Amino acid sequence: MDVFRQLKPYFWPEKKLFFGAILCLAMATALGLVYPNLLRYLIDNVIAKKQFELVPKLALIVVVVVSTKGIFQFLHGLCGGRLGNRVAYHLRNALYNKLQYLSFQYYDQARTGDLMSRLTADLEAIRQFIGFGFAQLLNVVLMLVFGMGMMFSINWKLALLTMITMPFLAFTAVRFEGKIHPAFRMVRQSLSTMTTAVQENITGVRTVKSFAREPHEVTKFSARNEDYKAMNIETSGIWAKYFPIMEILANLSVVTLLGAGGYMVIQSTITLGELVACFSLIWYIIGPMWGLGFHINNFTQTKASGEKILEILHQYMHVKDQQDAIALNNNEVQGHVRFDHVTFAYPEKQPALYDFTLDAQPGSVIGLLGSTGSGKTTVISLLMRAYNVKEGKLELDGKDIRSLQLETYRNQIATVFQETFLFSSTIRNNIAYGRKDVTMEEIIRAATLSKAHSFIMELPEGYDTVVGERGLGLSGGQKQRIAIARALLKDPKILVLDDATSAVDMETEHEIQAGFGEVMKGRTTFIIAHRISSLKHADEIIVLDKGRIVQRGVHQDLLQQEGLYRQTYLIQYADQPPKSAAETQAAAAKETNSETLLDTQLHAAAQERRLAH
Ligand SMILES: Nc1ncnc2c1ncn2[C@@H]1O[C@H](COP(=O)(O)OP(=O)(O)OP(=O)(O)O)[C@@H](O)[C@H]1O
Repeated sequence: MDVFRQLKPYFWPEKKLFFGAILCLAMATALGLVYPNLLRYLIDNVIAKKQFELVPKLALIVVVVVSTKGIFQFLHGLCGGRLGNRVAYHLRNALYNKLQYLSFQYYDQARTGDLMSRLTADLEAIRQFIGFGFAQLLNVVLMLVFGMGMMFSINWKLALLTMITMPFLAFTAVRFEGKIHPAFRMVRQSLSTMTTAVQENITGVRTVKSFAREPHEVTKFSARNEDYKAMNIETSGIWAKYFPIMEILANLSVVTLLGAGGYMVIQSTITLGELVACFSLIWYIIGPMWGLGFHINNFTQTKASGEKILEILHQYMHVKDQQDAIALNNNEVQGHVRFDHVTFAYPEKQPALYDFTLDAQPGSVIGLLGSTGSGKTTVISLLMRAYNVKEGKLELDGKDIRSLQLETYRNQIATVFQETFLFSSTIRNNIAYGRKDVTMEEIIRAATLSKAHSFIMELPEGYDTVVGERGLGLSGGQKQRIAIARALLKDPKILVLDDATSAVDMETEHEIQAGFGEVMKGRTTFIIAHRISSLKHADEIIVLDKGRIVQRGVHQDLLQQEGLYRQTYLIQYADQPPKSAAETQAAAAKETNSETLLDTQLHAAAQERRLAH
């Protein structure tokens, strides 16, 4: 019941409907009790006493009772339907809301298929139970109480005899509940594992096909399907074992009633009408007992579903606003970012970043270079406050970012991720995603700067072209350019380019960077890149290796030093393994000579920034 107590905030606001549904069902049940009494009256007072003139009156009473019962059943359906759907609506909103604010740490481990099954199948189970199941369960109790009460009032001895098997029935039902609940939980878990497999397969269909791994996927799915089947068979095994026992026990009480009741009628201890009334009432007791299995099953399933939904709703939010969080004013933010001896480890892992220190002045450009897994993206994740910094400090304009309001803080940052995600909507909406009020001119300007405008105009419907799920139908470079336009349009104080130009050719990268030169003015920019060409104009380049800063400085200085930067440079520009500083200088000279006009412009902009600082 704890699950339902915790779900109370979602159904309690609809308590009028909740009680309305219960009351209407109780009324319909109570009216049902009129039949056995009518039967008794018909046999004992009308047929036995030959008062046939009472038949039309009795018939009229039946019509009135049936109609009133029908009205109450209709009202029960109406209230239950509304109640279930409203509760599901509140819960769906709460779940979606929670999912929006759950931290990156949660999503690092969450499985989409599992989340989807909680949002659909589990929510549906709750909708059904709160709307109808709960009232029906209560109704079972009412039927038992009313039915037994009436039987005892007719003849307590006969009632007592008939009830002999009922404790065994109740015992079996409780045992059944104890077995079926864990079994249902396993079924649900197995279903969500299977759903995850399907969802991952659909998302990764290109990878599957390119590796010709269809048979492997089929086998993988079959194993999960097998598991789901086994769980269901096990559950139905429990059902098959207990249900007949309950049925036999229930029918034994009918036999007892007819045997003992018949004897009593012969002995004239009770009238025939009373026996017929009891025979009719026993179904009032057996009916709910038979249905007990179904109701218990429904109840336990809903409990399991409720647990899964509550698990999301109670999920700890690792990153959230402090009580007195400071709201940032867009016009006052400078963009001064400071990492102060930050050491960070992902849960249950070795640190991904050791003693990271950086002072990025407003408007400066910081380049991050390093081999894969060296911690570059981690720096950006911490900057975005995807994870909380526990060792060391991260400040924006001198304020610890943990003291800032998350929404207003993240509003200062626009990130172009390594993997571009586009929503299945128009290109226009995708570019405008980060902003509420935006004009078409602004969208076109951002797209022009990111070199996306010309290819967008070549599409049949231009900016109104609907891109498929995750941008299907566009090339990697095209998607990246749209993502860059989206970031530029946000007009952020801090711009993060996480390998943002990796999917475009060198020429386009140069062009985009020239655009950046313009938009980077006045913004603190972090560039992660594997290509030296993307970083060389940065005010400070930080070279990371296994989470530690191994080199830092400007391009020219780093070229003079032995180390990872020069090695990377030589591999990229001289197309040969690193040899000596003299050779590096020669290669640098060669590169300088071949610098394009755009490079010269960017170089000048960097110099200007340095002088300004
Ligand atoms: N969400 C995460 N959960 C756990 N560990 C992670 C997570 N993200 C990164 N790591 C680990 O942290 C280390 C640094 O990863 P990070 O993504 O910062 O490297 P990177 O330099 O950006 O690499 P790449 O150039 O390949 O993107 C790696 O060992 C990686 O396995």
